[in-house]
Amino acid sequence: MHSNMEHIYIVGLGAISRALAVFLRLSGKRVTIIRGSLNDGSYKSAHFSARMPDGTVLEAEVTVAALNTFSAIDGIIVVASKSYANKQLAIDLKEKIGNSPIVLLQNGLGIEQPFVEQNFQEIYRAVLFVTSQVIDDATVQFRPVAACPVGIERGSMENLSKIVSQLTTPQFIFETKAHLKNIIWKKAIINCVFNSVCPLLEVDNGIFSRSPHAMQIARRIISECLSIAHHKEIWLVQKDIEDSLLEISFASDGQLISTLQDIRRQRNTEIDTLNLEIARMAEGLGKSEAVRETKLLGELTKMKAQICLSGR
Ligand SMILES: NC(=O)C1=CN([C@@H]2O[C@H](COP(=O)(O)OP(=O)(O)OC[C@H]3O[C@@H](n4cnc5c(N)ncnc54)[C@H](OP(=O)(O)O)[C@@H]3O)[C@@H](O)[C@H]2O)C=CC1
Ligand SMILES: CC(C)(CO)C(=O)C(=O)O
Repeated sequence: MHSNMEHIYIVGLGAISRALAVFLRLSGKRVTIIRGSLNDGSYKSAHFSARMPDGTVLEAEVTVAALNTFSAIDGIIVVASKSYANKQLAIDLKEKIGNSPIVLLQNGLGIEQPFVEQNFQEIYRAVLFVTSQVIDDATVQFRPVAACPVGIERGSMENLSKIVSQLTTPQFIFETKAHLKNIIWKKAIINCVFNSVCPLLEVDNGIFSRSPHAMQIARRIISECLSIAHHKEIWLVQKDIEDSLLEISFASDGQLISTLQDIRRQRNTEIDTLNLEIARMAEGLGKSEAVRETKLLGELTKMKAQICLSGR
């Protein structure tokens, strides 16, 4: 066992990290949030609240610190910052964390690659079936959908089990998963639908459970992405993905997808690791035509984000 799996460091002060930190603190765990994009020497205690689906509000004090306040970090490193920052993050963390295991919570395909390239010794990936939305600096609105599987990119089953038990709370449940690849793809395909259609329509996640027309569009995207998954020998079934998408849509009715939150806050989005990554894969296979709609939705989403960022 790693020397200090008792301390959990969560990278990125966002919707997911605030909720996770509150739940872990309330379970008596030692937690520190490390700022993802700020490296200003700050080290303070902050009060966060998570609004639950039944209206209850869970609150906790959490230490929030910049990475440059640590000379070394020893614990479980949970990455909940944006995936487009992983290249730089992998470089920055490499010199600080020694043999500490890293757990990636991010959506998308290939997001672990920067950590593999930097030769991190233990890399685990989680697939999140929860939604969290920032309401204000201190508050997030949290909705669990299902247990979140965690698997091994590099590491051991023994440590995976320990990590899962350390991260699991009654509100945010993780579970070990021996083979994660199919679920990563399944969630990425679901995200190709949510993270493009919802921002383009400026609508909440519940749209697919309310509108048969939106669900029709979802089916077309799922079918396109599945054809590429099959070329990669990922054997998923259309109906299973549709059912999961609908389950998430019901459970997160009223909740905004992260990409729409990003666009509204004039931030970069993760669409590059979703629709546009599948489009790149299709191109590599000589199958660009197979994902025309997925790619177009991805391009429009990217353009919308750029227009909001630049103001034109
Ligand atoms: N929100 C949700 O419901 C879900 C989110 N996810 C995934 O979880 C991950 C986190 O999502 P979420 O919490 O919503 O995201 P947020 O945008 O709320 O927070 C992400 C954090 O990433 C950090 N960050 C942003 N840009 C950079 C950068 N250029 N360099 C370093 N750090 C940066 C920021 O932290 P700081 O302010 O400390 O710099 C930011 O607050 C994403 O990959 C998302 O896809 C998955 C399922 C559901
Ligand atoms: C699809 C969804 C809503 C599920 O967790 C998600 O991944 C997100 O909000 O980014």
